[in-house]
Amino acid sequence: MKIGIMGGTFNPIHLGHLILSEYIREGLNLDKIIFIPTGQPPHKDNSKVIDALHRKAMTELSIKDNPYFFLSNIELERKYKSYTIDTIKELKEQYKDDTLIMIIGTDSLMSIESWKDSSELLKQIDFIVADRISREKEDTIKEIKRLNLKHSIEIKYLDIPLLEISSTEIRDRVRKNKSIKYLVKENVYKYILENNLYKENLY
Ligand SMILES: Nc1ncnc2c1ncn2[C@@H]1O[C@H](COP(=O)(O)OP(=O)(O)OP(=O)(O)O)[C@@H](O)[C@H]1O
Ligand SMILES: O=C(O)c1ccc[n+]([C@@H]2O[C@H](COP(=O)([O-])O)[C@@H](O)[C@H]2O)c1
Repeated sequence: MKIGIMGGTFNPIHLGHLILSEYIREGLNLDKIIFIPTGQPPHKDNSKVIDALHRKAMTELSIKDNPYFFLSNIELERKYKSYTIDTIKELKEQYKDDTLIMIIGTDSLMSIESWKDSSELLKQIDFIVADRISREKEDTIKEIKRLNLKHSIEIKYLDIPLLEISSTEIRDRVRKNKSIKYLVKENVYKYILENNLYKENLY
């Protein structure tokens, strides 16, 4: 099987994540995609990220109507920071006979060399990159070429329709009492309102 791995803080998960994942699933003919909410995001101030239980619940609500989408608790259950290299090593043990492909946006690509054991990680698993409007396409292609050459790897790139939604924008809009309808799935929209998420300036 070909399995996509979609990791993220998902604070909250939004349509950008879902559309990106669905295009990549189709474009690469993946058998499934495993969504992995980070427990303790390595590069974000953990005290500023909403409780993992809420992020997990919103991820579940977002993917439940897609038979190709699954959720893994692998990082949520870990007591230390969610380093991707640890996750990939565990998953490769679990899915010995399958091909794993890590899905990332361009912002993640640009910082990937600062990730834990990045040289090893880049060799351990294939990567597919999706663009974000905030980045110039040429910069993305240039960075992919540089990383490919430096690490003797082949990072894939998929040109997908750009949907510049970010979790940051969603949290800002909630705090300003602006609408987030259509930026997240309807059930997540309700979940955020019902649980009064992101009202405080903490997240
Ligand atoms: N609209 C989008 N288009 C393409 N990739 C995206 C988009 N939003 C997020 N991603 C990618 O999804 C992964 C997880 O993203 P994350 O959960 O940090 O969301 P985010 O919207 O970037 O959050 P924040 O605004 O809080 O930083 C990252 O690799 C990121 O690059
Ligand atoms: O392993 C690392 O050092 C590392 C550093 C930063 C981010 N990541 C992973 O990259 C994915 C997207 O991260 P983020 O912070 O944009 O939500 C998510 O799966 C993180 O665990 C991983």
